[in-house]
Amino acid sequence: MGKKKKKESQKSEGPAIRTPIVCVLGHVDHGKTSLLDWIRGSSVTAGEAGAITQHIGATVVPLDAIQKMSGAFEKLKVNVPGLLFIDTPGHHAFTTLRARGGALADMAILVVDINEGFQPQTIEALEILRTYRTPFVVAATKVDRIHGWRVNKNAPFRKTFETQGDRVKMDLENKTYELIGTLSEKGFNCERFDRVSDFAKNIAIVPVSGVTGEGVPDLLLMLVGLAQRYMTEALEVSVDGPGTGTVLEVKEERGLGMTLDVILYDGTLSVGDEVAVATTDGVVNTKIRSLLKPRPMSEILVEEKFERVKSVTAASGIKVSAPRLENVVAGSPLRAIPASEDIDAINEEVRREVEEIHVDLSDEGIFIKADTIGALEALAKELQGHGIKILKAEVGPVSRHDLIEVETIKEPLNAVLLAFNTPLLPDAIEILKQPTCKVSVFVGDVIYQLIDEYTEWVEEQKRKIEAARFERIILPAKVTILEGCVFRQSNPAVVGVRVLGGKLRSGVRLMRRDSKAVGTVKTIQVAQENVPEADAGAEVAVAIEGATVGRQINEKDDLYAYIPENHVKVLETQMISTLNPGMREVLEEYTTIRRKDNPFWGK
Ligand SMILES: Nc1nc2c(ncn2[C@@H]2O[C@H](COP(=O)(O)OP(=O)(O)OP(=O)(O)O)[C@@H](O)[C@H]2O)c(=O)[nH]1
Repeated sequence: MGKKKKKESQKSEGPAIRTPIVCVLGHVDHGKTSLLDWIRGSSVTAGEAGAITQHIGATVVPLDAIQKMSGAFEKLKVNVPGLLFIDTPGHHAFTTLRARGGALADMAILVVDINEGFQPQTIEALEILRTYRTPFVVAATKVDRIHGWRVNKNAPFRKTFETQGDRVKMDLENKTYELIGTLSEKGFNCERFDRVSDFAKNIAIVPVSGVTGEGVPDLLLMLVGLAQRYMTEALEVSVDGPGTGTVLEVKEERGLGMTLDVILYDGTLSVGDEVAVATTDGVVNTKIRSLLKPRPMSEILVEEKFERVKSVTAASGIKVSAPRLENVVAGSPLRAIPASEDIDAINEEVRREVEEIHVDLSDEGIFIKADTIGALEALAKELQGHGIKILKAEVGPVSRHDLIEVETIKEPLNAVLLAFNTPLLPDAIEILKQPTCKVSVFVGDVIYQLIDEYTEWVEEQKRKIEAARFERIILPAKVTILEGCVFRQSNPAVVGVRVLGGKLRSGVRLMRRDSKAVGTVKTIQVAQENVPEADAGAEVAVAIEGATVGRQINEKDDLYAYIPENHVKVLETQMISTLNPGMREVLEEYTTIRRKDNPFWGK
């Protein structure tokens, strides 16, 4: 924007300020849609003076309407023309809609149900706002659900608060403090909006209801104030500069063919303009055939859904009809190309904006995919916050090729693909069905759930790996050969033993008190049935390969399971808490014997 001429505002001194773009974020069901609907609906009823204008994919609430609703700031010098609300709430819309590599929305409303407080998606939204450094106001919704609340439809907060009983007031205070507490833990200083003295230091919390409209005028006022005080520079606009926008949606319209719903955030876009926009096959240049706006409500009987306009100025939502829009990607920039500018340079700029993914990759880690760059970056950011490393990050659906690539990852806990808001192609599903497939894929459309699922899986895998490793460790065991229970002298020797402590397993070697190994337990039998193991107290018959009674072993001899040095290390350092007291005792006896000559044995 630097070089462009700034148009002087007609209303007040200083450069023209474009309408700030606002997005609504928050946890599911906390009231994002209701709040947006109320803002749209109530400003319609706010009167002829400044009725809202319906845009494509957005709604503009002009300053007049906000003023009328709140009855405030007549004294204030405000040159923000109004607020443009993106009609689709949620942080997916927020991250998808980008402008120059950042967020398209200039400001946000973080919605949180005052009765439920912060939930995982509220925190996720907060992290996204932090990442993009987006100024925001907290709307603490559903105040009318506070027990005993007296409804004052559409009233500013102060007015309705005064009419509430003491208990309700107290309840609201407590709930607001809880929000302030949580936000402070996350590093944000907040305060109820009417107590904020310095908006540069505190984020305003506005108690509202999306059903009764209480507090909504204050919320709008806070947004205007935020834009006016801290964003005016970013909002300065050259209305006669080339139009720059972001593609919200790619839609087929009857009689028009493929069209783009675009939020224009800078300059002017006119019919006949040459534009650059990104498709799945690279950047395309095309000429605008028509620009369309929704028809005003009053003209609902006119057959055509849209009104044609010659040009539009930022910020606004507009439908663009032009040839060759089939493969345009949602979230792509749309740039008008003035005759004086280098078309290749602009194309390159658009290409770079679409392809430049700001994700820190590691030499090892997992593979992530998402439907848009913004979504991918948001996921990556959250993963990094959890200390999860990323090997590769890409936009698009999950293909067979992706899975084959993941299969080459050697570390089993990294042979993973997280697919956020993006589908698996049929050939990828085929690969996953194969029993030999070693890849784990997690699919989801809520970041925290996706990460939770993955981390739970990792924990489970670690437990399994650990358990399998422990399974191979030879456990302590001590037996005594019972008197009169020699059933066979040798090849193998078969004797009756009592397990004095620990757990005797077949396959282990046995050792005498003098450290001499004396053969291997081939089988363990109870009542002539083979058993894999015998616990302390059991009396069993064992076949010992490699020992002869009367030579290496004798009646009343005590024998120990022979545990190699590296197994002792694992037992003493990692498995000790899993051993019962009897086992620990036997292990101690065993190591005392082995450490007689070398105190550092097994350490
Ligand atoms: N009493 C009361 N109910 C509300 C308020 N805001 C929303 N609700 C109700 O809460 C439910 C969810 O509201 P929505 O506006 O759909 O919430 P949302 O955040 O848009 O939900 P998703 O789009 O599913 O994420 C609906 O039944 C609303 O009627 C409010 O301020 N007061």
